[in-house]
Amino acid sequence: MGTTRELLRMEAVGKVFAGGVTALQGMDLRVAGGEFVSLLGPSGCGKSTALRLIAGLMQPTTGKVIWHGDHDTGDLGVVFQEPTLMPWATVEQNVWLPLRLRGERLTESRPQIVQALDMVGLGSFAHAYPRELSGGMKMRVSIARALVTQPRMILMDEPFAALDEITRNRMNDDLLALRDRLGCTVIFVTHSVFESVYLSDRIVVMAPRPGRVAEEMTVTAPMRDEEFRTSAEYAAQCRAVSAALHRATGDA
Ligand SMILES: Nc1ncnc2c1ncn2[C@@H]1O[C@H](COP(=O)(O)OP(=O)(O)OP(=O)(O)O)[C@@H](O)[C@H]1O
Repeated sequence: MGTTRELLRMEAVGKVFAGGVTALQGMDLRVAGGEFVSLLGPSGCGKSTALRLIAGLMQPTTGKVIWHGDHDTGDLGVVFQEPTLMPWATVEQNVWLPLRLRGERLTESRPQIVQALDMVGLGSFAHAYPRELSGGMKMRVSIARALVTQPRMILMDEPFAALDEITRNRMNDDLLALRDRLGCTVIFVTHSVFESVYLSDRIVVMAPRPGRVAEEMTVTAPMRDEEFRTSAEYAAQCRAVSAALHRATGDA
């Protein structure tokens, strides 16, 4: 963690979907290695589209997504809002999926699967089925699946939006601990001002119609813990980000 070398750059990226919706226009973004960057904006401002373009799941209509250094898909882990687990497969088999797609057998993959499950606190649930798990546990499995290839960057699209507040706060803390341990870069999509301020080094506030970057804000926090979550400093930064969001949506 803590490097400042640029890892990824979006340059004047535009995306027009078939049917004519301009989801993004002239989007510029730079992400440095080890950074935790949140994309924050109202529904429909193109956050998920930006994430999918970064993931290489779709191509921009205009502009470029530039990766520095060697880069392949194993360098990226992606977590979506829904855990998207295979219900007929065990936790272990679900986490194995990215390795299986690379042609690796379950027996060979087991040490990596055990490590990924241990990292999300589900070491003893390898043989459970998704239906036996709570919402938070399913999301942990989804995170373990994204981590199993030991990616340099994790892309997360509102992963905790469906969870209750206590579980969500706990998952936020666990995610920060994981990020510290792995030193990976995170790009995190959220609607939540509170979540973005708690988690991020930098918040990219997006404006809608067409989607683009409106403002960027750096978060300062001595530690990310319960003391920070209840501090005047946290509340002040939430207010500033909230005001930026109102400016971006045009209702300041
Ligand atoms: N595959 C698609 N085909 C056509 N239009 C699309 C497609 N995907 C997204 N859009 C449109 O592009 C715009 C941006 O969508 P996107 O999902 O990126 O926004 P978002 O900020 O992530 O929204 P939300 O927070 O609601 O998930 C929206 O108007 C959406 O309807």
